[in-house]
Amino acid sequence: MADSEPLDPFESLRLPSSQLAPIEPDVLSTDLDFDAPSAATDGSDGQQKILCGCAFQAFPEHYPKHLHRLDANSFCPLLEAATKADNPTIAAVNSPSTRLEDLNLISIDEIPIRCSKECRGRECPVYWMDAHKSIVGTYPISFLESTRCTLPYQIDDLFGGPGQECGEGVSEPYEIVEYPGKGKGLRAVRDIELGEIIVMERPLLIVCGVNKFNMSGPLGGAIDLLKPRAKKEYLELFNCWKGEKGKSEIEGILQTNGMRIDMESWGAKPEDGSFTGIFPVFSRMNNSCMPNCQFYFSQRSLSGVVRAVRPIKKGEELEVHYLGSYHSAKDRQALFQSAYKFTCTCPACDPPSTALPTPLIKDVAGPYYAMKKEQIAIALSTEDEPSEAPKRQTQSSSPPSSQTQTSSKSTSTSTSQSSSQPPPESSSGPSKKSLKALKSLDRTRLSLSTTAPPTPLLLTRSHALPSLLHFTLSSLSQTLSSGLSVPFGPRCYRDLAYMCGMLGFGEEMKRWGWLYLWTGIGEGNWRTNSSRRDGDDDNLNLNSMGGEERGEKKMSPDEERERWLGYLADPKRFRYWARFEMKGRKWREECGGVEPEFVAV
Ligand SMILES: C[S@@+](CC[C@H](N)C(=O)[O-])C[C@H]1O[C@@H](n2cnc3c(N)ncnc32)[C@H](O)[C@@H]1O
Repeated sequence: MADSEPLDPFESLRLPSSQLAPIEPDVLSTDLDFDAPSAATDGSDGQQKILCGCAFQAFPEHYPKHLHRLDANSFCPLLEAATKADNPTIAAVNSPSTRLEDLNLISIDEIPIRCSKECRGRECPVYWMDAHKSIVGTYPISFLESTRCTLPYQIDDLFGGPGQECGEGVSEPYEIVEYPGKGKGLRAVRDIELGEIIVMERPLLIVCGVNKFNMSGPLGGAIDLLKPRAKKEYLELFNCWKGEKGKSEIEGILQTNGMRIDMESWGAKPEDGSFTGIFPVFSRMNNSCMPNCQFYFSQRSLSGVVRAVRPIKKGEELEVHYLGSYHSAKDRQALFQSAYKFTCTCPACDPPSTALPTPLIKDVAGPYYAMKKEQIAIALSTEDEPSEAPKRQTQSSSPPSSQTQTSSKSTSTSTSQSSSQPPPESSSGPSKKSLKALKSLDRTRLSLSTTAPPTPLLLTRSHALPSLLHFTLSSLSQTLSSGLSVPFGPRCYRDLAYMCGMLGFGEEMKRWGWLYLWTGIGEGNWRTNSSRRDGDDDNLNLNSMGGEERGEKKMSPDEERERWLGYLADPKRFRYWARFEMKGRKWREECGGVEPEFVAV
């Protein structure tokens, strides 16, 4: 009704139609005819919101048309931001509702990027705009278009591995080639150092709620509106679901190549569900359960990053591990088949084994991961002594969190903590103390080192299950990269929690032969599945840790959770771990006298 129409607070920002630049036909879909708007009820006042459910790419000269087409009010903030910018290369937007107040924008952020490769030293503002918070029952999609170059971050950000020079003539250390039986993949074109960044790229598209893949409508709208190059790249990606009934090509591509990413530092809330990014180069990487690379998403630079987790020789295939947590070989094959339609033939899987580590794994992983002290990755402080013992939370409803130590020594002293320790102030992120400790870390000590510190922060047996090592490094890098500037992400917690959970079981530890020590940063930041946004309990799924194969009674998710929390709250178990952590002799005893190789992080 006319009198309830909201006033347009951005009237003055609108460009008169005479100033509108013509729309480039190949930049935008010809008629901006998004797939039929989906309708959703917001549930509060019974009023139906019309959600376009699609993304659009906004160039300043096109805004008015989009605004007009979608809802002028909704996009004026973007317009305002973009028109102020000198060169607004991008706008990412999704699912506008019809009213500004309903839209409930959660963020408009700008990342200045300086680079001499594509934008020749100018700063290209990147705007990220997200409207998912208020959207119920639909699938917001965001995408961003900017210079692809993330080189400045490679040098400056993250955890200081060897970076590339920013400038002309920087060549990628890989090429994309065809691998028989696997399709395309990445091959190293030169030797690559441990820790080196191999790929760092922004996603073509970020999709929220991708666990529900039935989204061809909004997805189609978004893809139509990608820049031609990005659209081509998307459509050329592999679709292992081709021909699958009820699954469109674009959905199949999303499902084949989507990588779950954390977006909370961009304002995402647990209730927003999961986010998935599609990365043009990373999408070409094949799986190995003994990967030589790891992927993680750097929220700070909004980029997917692939790093070498061991030195890689020219000509080797560059591979990552697709699965997000530990699974036995049998489970892995089942998951690869169901999610990606392939059978893994990596050295950890072929010949297939039902449990890990098999002698095969041990033999093969050993050489790969026998990272000698001199070769080892990242040296953090060895000098920091704990100022006080870490506190542990004993509430059964949530794990210990938010306390930081500064050396492994502090872990051992932590056992003296009373079990009636009050819970830390917040479970949603690192405590102030943690952050302070993090920030006080000397950045230079985060750089690669050729000398292992005497007190390692991470230990692993030489034949540690590669995928676990992979996740350990992944968590570490995520934590380091995000922890210095933005809150820790749930996936980081999850992986930490998962690994620490493993430590609760001595048998498991002996069996798997690895020990995870997370001092200085991660201690106390354990989470349970309460941090998961999609209700998927895989971080607590002890069944999938081989329990079933060993004939143990299958636990219900609740039982698993209880067991898990029991571990976290049980000082004896904690002590057991702490002893392990501190005493190499004990460690060797428990590991059957095998001298471990240490990864010191
Ligand atoms: C994200 S894509 C990887 C790139 C893909 N090979 C391509 O051609 O673009 C995932 C698909 O690659 C194939 N793939 C990945 N790892 C594989 C492996 N270890 N063995 C066989 N096929 C694999 C599967 O078909 C899977 O569905």
